[in-house]
Amino acid sequence: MVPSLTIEGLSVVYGRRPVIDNLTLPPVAGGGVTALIGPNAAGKTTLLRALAGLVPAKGSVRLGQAARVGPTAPIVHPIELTALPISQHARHVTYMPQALPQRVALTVFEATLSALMSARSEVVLSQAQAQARALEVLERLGILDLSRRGLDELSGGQRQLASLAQSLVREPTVLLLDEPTSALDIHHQMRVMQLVAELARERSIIVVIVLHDIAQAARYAQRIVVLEQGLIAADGPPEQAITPEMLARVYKVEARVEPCSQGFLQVIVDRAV
Ligand SMILES: Nc1ncnc2c1ncn2[C@@H]1O[C@H](COP(=O)(O)OP(=O)(O)OP(=O)(O)O)[C@@H](O)[C@H]1O
Repeated sequence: MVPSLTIEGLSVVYGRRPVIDNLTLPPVAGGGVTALIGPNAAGKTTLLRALAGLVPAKGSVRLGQAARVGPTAPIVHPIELTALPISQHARHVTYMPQALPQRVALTVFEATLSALMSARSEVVLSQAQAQARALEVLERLGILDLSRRGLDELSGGQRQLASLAQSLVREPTVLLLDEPTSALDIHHQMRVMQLVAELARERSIIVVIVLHDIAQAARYAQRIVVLEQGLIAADGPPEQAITPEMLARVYKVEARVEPCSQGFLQVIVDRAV
């Protein structure tokens, strides 16, 4: 069985303006990465925040178990996430916001450990097990050398990595990441994306990640959802969703989509139209 997230008729309104408009998405299965892409102000962050229970939304977000991956697989034991109070919601869903975390007086290790302890309130982990788990995440992210540094003395990229460690260590059923590589150099972008994909696979986590880098999305995600003005403009595997037609229609650019020598899709933008 794999966890499965289904969204039906989801709407978010700010004032009188609908930002997410009656959005329905076939089940998102655990074990893979789904990239949410789209132009500025399309509603990507709002959708993640609605899935995290952080903005009022109408409609249904159900988390269940599926016997197999696929849009027609029956979902069993569904929980209606929109009906849960935020404290219970947070047991299933972890959201990493776009903004870098506040500069607080904790070390990177203490902040990671405290994120783990707050997530695992129902699971009994010994102090030694929790510490080992926190160190493992820091090591896999390549920031073990920062573990004793204060969060208030880190660079922007280092703070983003520390924030990622706090999200990843919780091993939620659903992990929502909002532009988690925006402050990172190319090495750390690749490292983070590889680790997120590995953890999704190893622990059957449902990962939904907002990215602006379309080539990065195509490389690491099995499924691409393109959002445009609160509606789904495309949804499918990278080679189906990322096409010159979609890029012209949604992003207003003239672009070519070509596989590189290693087979990953590349987007070559010729001009804005
Ligand atoms: N708290 C808010 N109150 C009112 N309007 C909001 C609020 N947050 C976002 N919006 C509006 O909702 C729309 C979608 O914003 P959102 O941040 O979800 O877009 P996005 O796709 O994540 O954009 P970007 O790629 O620029 O980060 C925008 O028009 C934005 O101005």
